[in-house]
Amino acid sequence: MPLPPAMYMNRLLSLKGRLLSGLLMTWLVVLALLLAFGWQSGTSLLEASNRAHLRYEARVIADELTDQVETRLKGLQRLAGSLQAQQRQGASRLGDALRGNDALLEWFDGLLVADAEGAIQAAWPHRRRLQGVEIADRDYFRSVRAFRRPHVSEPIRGKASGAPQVLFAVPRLDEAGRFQGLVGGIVRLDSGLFGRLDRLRLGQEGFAAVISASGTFLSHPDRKHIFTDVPDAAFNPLLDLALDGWEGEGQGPLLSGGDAYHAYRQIWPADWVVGVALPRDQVMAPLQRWLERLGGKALLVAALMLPLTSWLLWLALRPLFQLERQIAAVGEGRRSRVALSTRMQELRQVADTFNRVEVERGKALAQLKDRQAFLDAILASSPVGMFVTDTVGNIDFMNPALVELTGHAEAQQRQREWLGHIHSDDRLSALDLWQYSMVSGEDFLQQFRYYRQGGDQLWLEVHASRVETDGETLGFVGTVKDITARREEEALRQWEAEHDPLTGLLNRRGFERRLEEALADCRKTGTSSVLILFDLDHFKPINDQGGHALGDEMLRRIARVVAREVRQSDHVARQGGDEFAVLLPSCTHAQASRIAESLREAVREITVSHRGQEYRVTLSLGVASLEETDQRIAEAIGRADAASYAAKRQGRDRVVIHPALA
Ligand SMILES: Nc1nc2c(ncn2[C@@H]2O[C@H](COP(=O)(O)OP(=O)(O)OP(=O)(O)O)[C@@H](O)[C@H]2O)c(=O)[nH]1
Repeated sequence: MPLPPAMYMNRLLSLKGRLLSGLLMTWLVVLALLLAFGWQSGTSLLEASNRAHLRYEARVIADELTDQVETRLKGLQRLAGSLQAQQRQGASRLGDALRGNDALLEWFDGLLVADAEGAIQAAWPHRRRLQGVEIADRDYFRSVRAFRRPHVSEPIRGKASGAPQVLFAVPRLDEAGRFQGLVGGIVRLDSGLFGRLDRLRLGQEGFAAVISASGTFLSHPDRKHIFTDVPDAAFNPLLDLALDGWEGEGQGPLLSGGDAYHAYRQIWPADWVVGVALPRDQVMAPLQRWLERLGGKALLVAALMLPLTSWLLWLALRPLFQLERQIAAVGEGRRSRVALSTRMQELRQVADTFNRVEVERGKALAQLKDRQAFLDAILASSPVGMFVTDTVGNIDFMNPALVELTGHAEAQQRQREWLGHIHSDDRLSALDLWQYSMVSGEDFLQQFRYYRQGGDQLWLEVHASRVETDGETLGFVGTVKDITARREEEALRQWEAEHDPLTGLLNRRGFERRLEEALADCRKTGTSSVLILFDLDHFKPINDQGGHALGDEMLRRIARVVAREVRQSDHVARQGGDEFAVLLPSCTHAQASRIAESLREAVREITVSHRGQEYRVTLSLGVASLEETDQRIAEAIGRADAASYAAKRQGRDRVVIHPALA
């Protein structure tokens, strides 16, 4: 089954993989260097040997052509000497003399004799075509006449035949050394002189060419170049040098394209240059083939070596793998130490160091375990609830006291779980402070209501601090106190401070605080609130005749009835003795009158009895509103009090509205 790419990558990056890749890379680099070195050396060798070969070939060809040119010129000189005797006997005798030298036609394609003015006097074998043709305008004629030395012409087109040719010319001189004309031998460029060169082959594509000093091809294996000029000097500087008389070897381009090694030699008697060329591709081809074969074999060897190298590496690394397995076993607790049987000094040192570190680690772990046992005991026996959270606020640990307190058996809770147990009114502020503490690192100290398992509500005080080591936050530890009793006691004290213990209604202090609030609201928003003050009529006889307890009972009943008659949001108070007060926030005057009246009627229905005697009381009620202009509540109380007093004066059991309200 094929391995997934990640596994291949893991294998490649393993120690064995890296070593194997390294060896392979080294082998490839060595191979590349060997091939490069082989190419370099082979190129130098081939270049040197081929240059030597070309030098030799060029010299042989040049020597042979020089020999042939000299032989031909000598032949013509001999003919010129023999023609001197027949000169006086006329052109017909000259023609005969030429005909008598047929042997020269082995070397020349034609012979001619010209007089001192450049008129052809006799020719053979093209007697008729050349007879009388003027050659005085030809360079070779001028040169022979001027220097009176043998001369080989530049390539020319024959005046009679029109064929490309060169003319070998020697002067005809009389006894006094005066110029009498010349004897010329015509050599056609497509004739035998260069025939051997056409057939010459150096390797598969090497060849030789002959060029005149003026740069015209006399011989070239590609016939279309014959009688054409060589390219300009920039094309092949070596050839340009050779045309100026230089001899030597070098590298240059070919007319057919590509690069080649060239060798040049001079044929001095004819002022010609022999060039021998060998294309570089042809020279390098064997080396290239050899290197390709060598490279292929080396790669094959590398491929075959791969499994062997892999196996050898496995053998070499086996102790390391053994060490790795043993370390894993120590880590998993399956063995206590590593024990290697290897002669590798370094690995033995690693194993020894590991064993030493492992012993120290064991000691440290034992110490930690002891300390942990102490800590666990402290946490377990602590009556204070304790917890540990991670850095994001999830509880990792709760001690038994906290589990007992909250009733949540699971000692680990995610943040949203423990937040969910907090009273909804307190949850948001607790969360805000908790998040602030986590960000800022400041202690978390908060009291909130908390629902323990089963639904009972507790008041908890939680104090948590951040735990850090080396600047890194590990989490939070905290303590939890049950402050339910304290909070209830405080609440009771708060209630008692503002309530009348006999009736459970607000007392004067509690009532006045609410009255202050209502006045502030009135002054701020203009909301009208109404104050009712009333006093019991003829209460004293109940006390006097029925006793204080009966009076208390009457007060309690009145309190219940009054509280029932008003809205939940209204405030009812016993101001002291038999005086009561009602605050009706956001109440109209008409509503207030109706309420006062209903109170009067309800209370008069209350009866208490003692020894068969029924007792009732009535109310004298005074109604006044809170005014925006009131600076203090005493002003409103004064108005209501005055109205109540007026009700009392007017005969009791009635409601009097303060004039300001009426
Ligand atoms: N049982 C009882 N009586 C109280 C309490 N506080 C005050 N009293 C009595 O309430 C009575 C109030 O006196 P008054 O207002 O003069 O008596 P009254 O008979 O209602 O007189 P008028 O208001 O003029 O009708 C007194 O007898 C007080 O002793 C209390 O807490 N319990």
